[in-house]
Amino acid sequence: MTTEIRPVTPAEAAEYLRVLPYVNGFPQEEPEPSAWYAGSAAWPPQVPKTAADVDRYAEDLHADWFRPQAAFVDGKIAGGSAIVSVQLTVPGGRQVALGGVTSTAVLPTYRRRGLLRQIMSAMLDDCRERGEFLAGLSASEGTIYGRYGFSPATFQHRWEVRRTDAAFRDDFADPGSLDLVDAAAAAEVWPVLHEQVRAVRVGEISPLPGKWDGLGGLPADGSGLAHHLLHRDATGAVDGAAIFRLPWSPDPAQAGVLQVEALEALTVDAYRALWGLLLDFDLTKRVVAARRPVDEPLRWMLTNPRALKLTRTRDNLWLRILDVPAALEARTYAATDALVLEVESARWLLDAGPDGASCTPTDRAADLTLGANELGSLYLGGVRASEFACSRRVVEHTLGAVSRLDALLRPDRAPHNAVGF
Ligand SMILES: CC(=O)SCCNC(=O)CCNC(=O)[C@H](O)C(C)(C)COP(=O)(O)OP(=O)(O)OC[C@H]1O[C@@H](n2cnc3c(N)ncnc32)[C@H](O)[C@@H]1OP(=O)(O)O
Repeated sequence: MTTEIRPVTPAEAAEYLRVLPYVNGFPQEEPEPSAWYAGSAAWPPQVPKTAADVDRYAEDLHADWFRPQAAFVDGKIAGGSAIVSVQLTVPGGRQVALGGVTSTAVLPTYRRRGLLRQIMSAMLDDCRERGEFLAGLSASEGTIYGRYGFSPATFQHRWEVRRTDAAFRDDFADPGSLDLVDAAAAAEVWPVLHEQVRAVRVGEISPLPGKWDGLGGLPADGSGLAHHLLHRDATGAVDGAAIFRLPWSPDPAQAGVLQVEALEALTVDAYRALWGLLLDFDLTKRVVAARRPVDEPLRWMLTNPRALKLTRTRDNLWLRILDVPAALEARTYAATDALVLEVESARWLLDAGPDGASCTPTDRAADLTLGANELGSLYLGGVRASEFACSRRVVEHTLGAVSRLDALLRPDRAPHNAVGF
């Protein structure tokens, strides 16, 4: 039996697609929001359904943002995965290249023989060769990707608020205005808004080509039409938007639910105005919002902070640091300090401050020892070094070094990505 790991050619698209239906481990705790995730127009699709899908996939195999690798066993594809080229916003605002691992599957008849290990090794080598010092993914299962150095770096909340509990603390006079628009108008707004949001939101990802195509009028998958709400400032410029649904249900427990698929705002006024309307919507009993940031400001706008009930926390973006100095020099820091970090037996002097950092090899004694996984979780500031120290995963050699690393990495806001890949 021979095994070859190599990129997939466009002529092999149809065969490559045979493995994708087996990406069936993804937890679907959240219904896929039809509009935000662009419904059946979303690309690449989890499972291509039609001959046209196969043709389009074949076309994308020519595109340099889509880099599939497959394991060919005796000449036939037995498993595959792909890297998509996206950008990630890191602390300080730089948007850096991220190799996004997606659509990973090995045919059930070929599992646990090391095919994913070989595919992953080829994909991460490819990232390094292209100068991508970060790789990322969303994990179907928490047990798979730690062994390759990935670790959760951003998290998401699902929450709900009962309408009767949703009183705001302030009397808000909106200096702008709200507008319900059709999907075509929303499809013009979202790409621009998302670019503005991701310029300042650490952890946000650039959209894949075609990301917004599905906003153009697709009804939701049986769970209610997507409604598009915009907020404009006093000059008429759009500074916020939301997508929500009002699914009908024969089950009284599920009736009267307003589902928020997406909500982004550039200003506090826009944020307050959008939630103000959604939380007091006639004929609804409660609002459910998924894929929300873990530091949602809405809680602190309500008279009763308990009214916003968390119903789920999940990890979202997992990061793998492929080049420690390049990654640490790409971001800025919340304090000025110098620490020697030992990461996987290499020692680095991180001399960091609000304007950036240098990270150079050193023979000095380490202040802290940690692994690539821990660094992946710490990198955007979504997990603190002290949490890892308490779990014996970051070892402190110099008293106070854990607190000093936490001070350096402290984020202004929790890292968050509403857009995935
Ligand atoms: C980013 C994404 O695309 S997430 C989607 C991931 N895909 C899926 O969940 C689809 C269903 N699962 C599959 O297709 C396969 O099981 C895969 C792709 C997850 C793994 O492929 P395989 O070729 O079987 O993995 P491989 O044999 O290389 O395993 C490497 C190691 O990971 C372990 N491993 C692989 N899958 C799992 C799992 N689901 N749970 C726990 N451990 C696992 C193996 O035991 C092995 O461990 P070892 O190095 O200690 O021996």
